[in-house]
Formats: sequence, C-alpha cells, structure tokens
Amino acid sequence: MEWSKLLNGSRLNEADYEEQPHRPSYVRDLDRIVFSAPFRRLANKTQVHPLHDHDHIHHRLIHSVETGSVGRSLGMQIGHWLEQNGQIPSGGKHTVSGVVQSACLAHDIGNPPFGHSGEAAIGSWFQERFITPSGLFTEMDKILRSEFEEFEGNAQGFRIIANTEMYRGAGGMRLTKSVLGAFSKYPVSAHVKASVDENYCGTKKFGFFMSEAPVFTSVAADLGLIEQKAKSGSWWRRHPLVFLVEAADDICYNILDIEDACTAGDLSFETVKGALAPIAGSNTFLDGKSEEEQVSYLRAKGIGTAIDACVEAFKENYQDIMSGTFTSSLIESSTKAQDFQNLKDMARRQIFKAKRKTELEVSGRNVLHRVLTGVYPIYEALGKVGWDAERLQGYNPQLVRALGLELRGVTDAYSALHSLTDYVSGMTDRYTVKIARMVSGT
Ligand SMILES: Nc1ccn([C@H]2C[C@H](O)[C@@H](COP(=O)(O)OP(=O)(O)OP(=O)(O)O)O2)c(=O)n1
Repeated sequence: MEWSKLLNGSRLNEADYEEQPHRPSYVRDLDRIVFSAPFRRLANKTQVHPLHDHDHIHHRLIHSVETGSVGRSLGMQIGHWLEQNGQIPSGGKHTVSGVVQSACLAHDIGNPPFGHSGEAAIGSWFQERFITPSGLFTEMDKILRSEFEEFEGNAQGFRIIANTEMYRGAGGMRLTKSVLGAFSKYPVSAHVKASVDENYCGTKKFGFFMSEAPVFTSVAADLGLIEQKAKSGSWWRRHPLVFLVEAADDICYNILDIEDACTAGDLSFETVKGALAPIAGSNTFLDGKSEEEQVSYLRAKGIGTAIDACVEAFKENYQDIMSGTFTSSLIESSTKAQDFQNLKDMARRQIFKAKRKTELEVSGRNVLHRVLTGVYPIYEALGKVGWDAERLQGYNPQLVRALGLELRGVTDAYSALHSLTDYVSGMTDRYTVKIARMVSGT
C-alpha cells in the first residue's frame, strides 16, 4: 500500500469539494463528526456500566473523545517518523494525526444502547424471528440474515457515516476517504466473512452491510487497499491507520474501565493501584496523595507509556502492516502486552460480571426486545401498502409520529429491517427505556 493513496483527501459524495487553505480536510472531517446527532447521542450510551448515577463513570461519548486524543498522539508520532523517512511529504504528520483522530471519534458511532449486551440483545431478537419466519422475515434472502442475527456496531457505524447520516440532505457525512479507511477495522461484509478461510484480524467480525458494499468497494479502490478474493466475494486488508485507531481504543478502555471500576466500587483501590502501576512504570508521585489523585496519576502515566510502546510496535512491524500481513494488534505485539492482558482478565472476571451490571443488562435486553416487538408491525404494514407511508392506516401513522420514525428509502424487506435496526440501535439508553414503556403500555 502507498501513502499517497492511503491519505486520499477526496470526499465521498462530494466531488466538487475544494480544501480551504485555512481549514485542512481533516479539521472539517472532525467537525462533521462532532456536530452530528449520532455522535451527540453517545453521551447517553453505555460503555460498561448502564445508567450509572455517578457522573464520573464513562459513557461512549467521553470514551470516544479520549480515544481521539490518544489517536491524535499516536498519529503525530507515526506521522513524524514517516516524514523523517521520506514516506510522506513534510507537514503530512498533521494529516495522519487528524485522520486518526477523526476515525477514533467516530469509532463507536454505530454502537446501540446498553453496550455489548445491547448488540447481543438486538441480534437475539432477530434470531428468534428467523427460527419460524413470518411477514418480512420470510422475504429475506438467507445469505443476508447474519447482518441482523449478529448485530454489529462496526457495520452500523460505517452505514451511519457513509450513508444514513444526512449532511446537506444526502450521502452520509461526506468524510474524506482516508477517514473511512482508517475507520474500517473489519473490511469485509457479513456474507463474504462466512467464506473467508484465513485467520486474519480484519475478518473476525464484519464491517459493512450489503447496502454499503458498493460504497466500501469504491473507497477501498481509491485508497489502494489490498483486495482479496473469497468464495462469495472480495474482502480487503486493513488500512494501516486502523491499527492506530484500534490501539487508541485498546489503551483507553482497558485502562479507564479499571479506573471506573474503582469509582463504581467493583474493585478496591489497592487492586487498581496494583494493576496500573506496572503499566505506568512509576510510583514516585504517590506518597501523601488522595486515592483519586493516585489513580489518575497512574492512568495518565500508563496511557503515555502505552502510546510509546504502540508506536514502537508499529515501527517494528511496519513492513507487514504495509503489505497487509500483520494480523495482531499493536498492544498485543508491544512490550506492554502482558500488562494489558492482566487488565483484560481482571475486567472479564471482576467488572463484566458485577451484580449491578448483570442485572441492568438483563433489563436492557428485555427493554430492547419490547421496543423491537412494538415497532416492527409498522414495517410489516408498510410492506402491505406497497411501501407507501402515506397509505398507512389506523394506529400506525400515529405510532410513526410518536416515534419520529423516518421511513424514507424503505422499499423492501431488507431495507425495512435495516430501517428498524437504524431506529433501535440509534436510541440512547434512557430513550430506549422511555420508548419501551410507550409501545408496551407499561
Ligand atoms: N461483556 C462486556 C464486554 C465488553 N465491555 C466493554 C469493555 C470496553 O469498555 C468495551 C469494549 O468494547 P469496544 O466496542 O470498544 O471494543 P472491542 O474491541 O471489544 O470490539 P470491536 O472490535 O467491535 O471494536 O466494552 C463490557 O462492558 N461488557
């Protein structure tokens, strides 16, 4: 892969775009993401702890902002190194860091309410409907079922930024192709993924739906991503900057989940201190400070050393990253790999299974199922009147208005089920609870 193509600054759906001298493209990308409605809604979406009343606990918005900061630092260091080695033009480090920061800000934009358990809840509702299909479920092509049965926040995110979020009326957010590439952690569609017979980091999940496949294919060609063929179609090797976005996310959530667990009371101060100290590599500042100050100091030092370790890992694996054969994460191939593995094990054992979180995840699943069950009949009725929303009758038009449901572009069973998923996955945690009460009358 070549940087001249990978940093492609042309915009999706905006052929007439001209960069202004005082406003680089990556600044505009950042602004479009920050001022979008799906980004704003991340403020009330679960990171780990649903509906927590302690305001210092992370939600997806603050996690995305922090990931953006770490991504910018990683991008600046790698951009500087690429400049020094003559790989990109002088000043290109600002573009690299800006592209990584924008992709980081958007990386969770497709996440549904209630975090990972929300993803599982949406998927399980669809799985239940496909067991003995009726209505729209009978009309769905079998190979596309997995787009719904394994609801995937990454693919939903690509759909939002490249298609459904309306900037100037149509065509997604119209971001630069470099940002779309850096965003795409899983450059494969759901049905092609099933026939990939290689163990590659970019095909562990899927990153776009069939509805966005033509857009992804053309963006990948413009970026010069490496195309691979599987039995049922093409997939691609990751854009090199994906590894920096992934590292920023890994650094942030692994460290901050531990800090949040201390705030929430799931882990003791001594446990958290013991887990963060090896990553921070220092405890000289700790004497006489409050517990909060000590944890935030260790967190800050830990983020700094992890950034440096990931920068080194990127440089050491540069040839493999550029040829598309690197299939690990930067954290896993860095000197901090074992320390981060310890954080992950601790989170899995002591945070993800905590009583409060588990109970709220059970409620979250039921609440999401109630919303899906309450909203779906609108789409079935729409199919019966030839997909013409003006012809909906009885209670349905009233429900559409109450929900603020957008039915433009719904023309068949596939687009109907995606529209339902757009609506449900776009809701915030609080709004889901409110809508569940409204549609089920409880
Ligand atoms: N049972 C679980 C599993 C994970 N998490 C939280 C921990 C992290 O804060 C966050 C990690 O999820 P991401 O979506 O950020 O990232 P992944 O790397 O897990 O997935 P992906 O590859 O889809 O980005 O979810 C959780 O609360 N409960």
